Amino acid sequence: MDTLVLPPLHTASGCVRLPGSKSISNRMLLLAALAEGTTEIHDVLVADDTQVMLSALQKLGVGMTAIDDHTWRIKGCGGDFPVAEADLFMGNAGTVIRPLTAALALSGGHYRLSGVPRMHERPIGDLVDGLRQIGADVRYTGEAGFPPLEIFPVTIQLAQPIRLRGDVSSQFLSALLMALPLSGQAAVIEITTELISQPYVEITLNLMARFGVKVQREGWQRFILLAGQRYRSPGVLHVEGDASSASYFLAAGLLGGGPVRVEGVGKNSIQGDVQFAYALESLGAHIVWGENFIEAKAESSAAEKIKAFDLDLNHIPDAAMTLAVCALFADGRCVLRNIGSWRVKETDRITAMATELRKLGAVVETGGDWLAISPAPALCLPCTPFGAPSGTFRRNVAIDTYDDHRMAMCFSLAAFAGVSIIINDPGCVRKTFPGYFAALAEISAPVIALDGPSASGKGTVASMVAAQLGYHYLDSGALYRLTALAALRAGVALDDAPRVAALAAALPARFENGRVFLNEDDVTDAIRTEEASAGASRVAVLADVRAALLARQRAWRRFPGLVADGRDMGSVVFPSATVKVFLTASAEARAERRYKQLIEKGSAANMPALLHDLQARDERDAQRSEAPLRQCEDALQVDTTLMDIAEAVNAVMAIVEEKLPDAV
Ligand SMILES: Nc1ncnc2c1ncn2[C@@H]1O[C@H](COP(=O)(O)OP(=O)(O)O)[C@@H](O)[C@H]1O
Ligand SMILES: Nc1ccn([C@@H]2O[C@H](COP(=O)(O)OP(=O)(O)O)[C@@H](O)[C@H]2O)c(=O)n1
Repeated sequence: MDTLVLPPLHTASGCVRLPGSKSISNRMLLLAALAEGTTEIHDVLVADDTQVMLSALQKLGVGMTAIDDHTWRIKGCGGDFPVAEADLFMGNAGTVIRPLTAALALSGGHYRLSGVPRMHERPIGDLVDGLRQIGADVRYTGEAGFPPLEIFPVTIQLAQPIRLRGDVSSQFLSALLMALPLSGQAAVIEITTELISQPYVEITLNLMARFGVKVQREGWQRFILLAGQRYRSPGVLHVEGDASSASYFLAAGLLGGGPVRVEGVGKNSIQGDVQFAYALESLGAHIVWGENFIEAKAESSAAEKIKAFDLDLNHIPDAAMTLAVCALFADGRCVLRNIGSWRVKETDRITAMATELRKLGAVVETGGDWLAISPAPALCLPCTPFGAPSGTFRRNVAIDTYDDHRMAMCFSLAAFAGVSIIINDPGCVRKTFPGYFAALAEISAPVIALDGPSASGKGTVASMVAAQLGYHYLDSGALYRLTALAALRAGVALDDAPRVAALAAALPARFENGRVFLNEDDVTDAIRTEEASAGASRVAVLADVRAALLARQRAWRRFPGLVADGRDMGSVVFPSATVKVFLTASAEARAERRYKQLIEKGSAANMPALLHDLQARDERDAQRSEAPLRQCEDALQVDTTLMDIAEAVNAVMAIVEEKLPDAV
């Protein structure tokens, strides 16, 4: 089995662009297929659960064109699926099997729906009962009440209200609501129990309205659809970022100090899970709401634990899992109430959560629909961004994930206790967020930033420190050198900001085993010529070029950590770096190093000319307005004038040992 070892995490800050919402993507795809007209949907989530929906619709003969990875053009079939008989595989996607069962039951075809073994343990009986009341012929081919299912053509009769339970999954109601307009008849649904997860039903109603179908709602008990309503394409739609996925990063903003910003959801989101931010506020987070972002940070920088909580979380069952892991950091017993739906999700999440939290040392009590978590006294830690020791929180615990993406994602936050955590089968996040761990690393993986002037030894020291720690190594100067080389080769003037920036943005660069490639061309030596060096410092003054290279540099921040060298690693690219070192040496010592380097390579070298070039480049780097070379206030200086390489490495390692003791 694959495992991922997460390093101890201490701080989190930065910005995450969220993947598209699963709930919205799958609803929009289905409604577009059921509508008249063509719909273009942008920012569709690319993950297992949306792939299940796309494959099913494709198999049903719906006309679909991928414009790019995240954009689909769907030619609606008005509910008449061109393929009237099919076997459809539903994976473990609840947001696919429930609505498709209802839509297909009303569509007049013959279909078989099955999924992975866990899908065959997830109830669907209430929905089938609802459909049978209107004459649908849906049969169980395995155990009664559960998939797999077989659907036969019938005539639908909507004379009586449909009576439906709402206390197992709100998806049954959403599924019926989305399917009923296909009958063209008036319909009434009466909910016979408490309706759980109401915000998800609101998403359904909101999206149906965008496709032209209005539902009248009397409280959460009665839903009325007037006769003759049909879905009509609204044209172009955009999927919001996934609010459930946002919860991990917002929680990281609290546990790791923050601020952490998630982009793609905001104050006008139609997803109920944005309300997670209010829950987090009650734990001590400071939240900022924007039009298209939410930001979280720890309220205070004084050492303190997060506040214990006792919350009814019925409205945010998915994001609530994130709170269960936050409870490890609380100052007392935390209770999560009204979360019975956890029992029938990807796994029995109440049992799974309790089992894994106990492995970390927490005392956990469970009930039918609740969970209480008391961090063991040793677990009651001050928040780690404030320098607290990691106490006796159990380290290197292997967390089982039960093929449940949310188990993997929320337990990654336990690493903020300052201990390493092992995530078993981390690939299960592909269900909704294939890039999750890369995104988490970009805001939280430890960074050692080494800045300084040319030939101070940054590259040599940084790569050796990275090798000792097993960290990744970013030579940011190489990106500026590559940009200059690409411009020189393309005949683009080095001061032509828009064109050089365009080259930087699309740089086909690869770093492999210490070699640097532009496309297939090994340019390791070509970027080190004096022409490329001077060119690099010329393109580096251009703000557009620096902006174009920013995201590319930040993407190097990966687990278990990164050593980055350059001019602005600590000031601009990784301002939250845990270790910041300013490496320097006298101009004469540096010129002499370059001289030796060139002679060793067999190149011609002239000491006075080298010293002059080096000083000119230092001057340009220090005087430019964009990210000038200078020592950050929070950087420690290491002057290597009188040090050899080993001494310089030791000097930096001593700083790392002090600031990042668990890395060494
Ligand atoms: N402390 C040092 N003492 C002597 N030579 C050094 C030292 N640090 C680096 N060098 C040598 O100086 C040259 C330039 O070092 P490099 O790491 O490329 O500097 P930078 O990345 O800061 O430009 C290399 O040949 C390297 O081996
Ligand atoms: N983070 C960085 C790294 C390099 N650079 C620019 O890119 C040039 C080459 O960087 P480098 O680190 O490879 O240069 P050396 O220090 O090896 O001489 C520098 O002179 C800077 O002008 C930058 O502006 N910002």
